Amino acid sequence: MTPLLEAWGLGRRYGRRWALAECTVRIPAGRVAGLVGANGAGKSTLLALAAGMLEPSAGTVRVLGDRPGSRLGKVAYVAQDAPLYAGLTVAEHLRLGARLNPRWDAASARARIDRLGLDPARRAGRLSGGQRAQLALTLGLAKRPELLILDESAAALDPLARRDFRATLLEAVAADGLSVLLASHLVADLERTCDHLVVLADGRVRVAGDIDDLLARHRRLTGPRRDPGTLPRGQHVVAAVHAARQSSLVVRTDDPILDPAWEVGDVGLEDLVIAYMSGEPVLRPAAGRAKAAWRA
Ligand SMILES: Nc1ncnc2c1ncn2[C@@H]1O[C@H](COP(=O)(O)OP(=O)(O)OP(=O)(O)O)[C@@H](O)[C@H]1O
Repeated sequence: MTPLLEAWGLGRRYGRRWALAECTVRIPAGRVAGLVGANGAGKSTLLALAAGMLEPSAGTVRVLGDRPGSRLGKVAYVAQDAPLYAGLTVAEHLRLGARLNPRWDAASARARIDRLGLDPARRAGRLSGGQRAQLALTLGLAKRPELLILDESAAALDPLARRDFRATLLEAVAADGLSVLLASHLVADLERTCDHLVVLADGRVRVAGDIDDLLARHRRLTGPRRDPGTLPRGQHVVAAVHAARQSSLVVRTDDPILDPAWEVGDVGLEDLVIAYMSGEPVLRPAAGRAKAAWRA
């Protein structure tokens, strides 16, 4: 099956600074893929490249097997700032959507606007930030795309609205086989919504894969203080925190942990994300005793 997104050595530069570099990633179709990373990690840049809103400075990207931007009816992109026409009303946005999109689902768009209690006669410029996000998301879903690209679109929604939106999204995934690529800082939301994860740090992909598979391949090891360099081959240290007598490591491995000195625990999604986001070696002096964390 054609992947939702495939990139080879993809990069985007602003002046001399790379916002995204050497990005090689393959996300299978039918996934709800979450893109996570610190502010400035390159998430919006990758999404804008996938949507055809930016040209790469290096490498190649294919979306649903084609050049970004060449399958306009099949891909819907909701940018971070809920792109709407401030002077047009809610109803006018729906009419415009119907005129521009051959697969437009007018009935579900109207039903969603009713359910949200948005006044059809209200101009977009007079809606609250969350209401604007709701309208932009409704327009994106009503296009009935094959791929929906969302750039932190749910961030402005209140918790109830986020739950409602998640349910709508997952219904569309189940009913229409919609693929989704979304950026979010809300790990709890990602956990409930996504089945695939891409972690970016400093413009580079740190890890990518199906979430179940990633969680199955990572372990937290806690035990007497130890140099991560002494671990067996096949146990790749992602993050390490050392206290005076104790080490706590997140390791990636396909092998069982046989060393009885370690207490072995599962790694949750938040731990995994933080471990990969923590990036290059950091030395963190802590009160009273020396602590260090670094990535192998
Ligand atoms: N138009 C631009 N001109 C110059 N630099 C830019 C531009 N857009 C983004 N950048 C830089 O590229 C890097 C990646 O930005 P990007 O917006 O992709 O990050 P992000 O992960 O989406 O961040 P956030 O979580 O804050 O939205 C940042 O260092 C940012 O300052």
